[in-house]
Amino acid sequence: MTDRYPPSSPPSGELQANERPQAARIEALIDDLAHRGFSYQTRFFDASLIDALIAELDALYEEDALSAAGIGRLGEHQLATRVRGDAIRWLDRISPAQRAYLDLLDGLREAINRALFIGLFEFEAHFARYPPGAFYKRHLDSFQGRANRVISTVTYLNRHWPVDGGGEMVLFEPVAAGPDGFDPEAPAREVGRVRPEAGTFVCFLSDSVPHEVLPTRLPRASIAGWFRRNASMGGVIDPSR
Ligand SMILES: O=C(O)CCC(=O)C(=O)O
Ligand SMILES: [Fe+2]
Repeated sequence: MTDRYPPSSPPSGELQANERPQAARIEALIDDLAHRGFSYQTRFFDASLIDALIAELDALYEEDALSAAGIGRLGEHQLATRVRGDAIRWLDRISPAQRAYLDLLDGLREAINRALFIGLFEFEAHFARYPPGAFYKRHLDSFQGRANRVISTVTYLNRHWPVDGGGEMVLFEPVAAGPDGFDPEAPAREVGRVRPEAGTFVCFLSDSVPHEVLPTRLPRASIAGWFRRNASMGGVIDPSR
């Protein structure tokens, strides 16, 4: 499991995956984030890295190394199963593929900080696997006032996702109100719908863009991650999970 992604460059044919150079992809992403609050692009990552991450999540699943996801920091698991049905594993830099992925996201973090003066401090991410029938109801990833998750990211790991595969991520018009103003049941205008195709990357403002995962028909693999602000206060380090 640990050494499937060679640290050397992938064969040049696989680099064709992205038509736009990386700098242009990052520039487009930052522009979207600043103006709309969200961004998504297909084939954002090199195919070889995506393949290595897919193989790693497959192996973790086979080894029974994923655990049921919670909601909130205390992991209220009973409530959680009615809201989300995925199983997760946090990335910990254990493999070349994880290190490559986290290094790329760290570069993105620095680019966003330079362009938008946000002061993103760190990145945390987990693999997620939704079994058939699973979903994640409409939610925000952080709440204003205690918003240490600033920008959410999702990278999809499903090759050849069929049009009727379900499992799309739906993005809704940003809300300004924070915890009291956000009602997950209220009507909301859809602003984007993303198929979880391998290599597609989505990011959005964690405290203002409601989103949901529609029920999936097939097993659905991804990496969800968050750029965080350092929210430690009074010498108490804010726990990340
Ligand atoms: O997998 C996705 O498309 C979104 C997952 C999500 O919203 C989350 O993990 O908070
Ligand atoms: Fe989310």
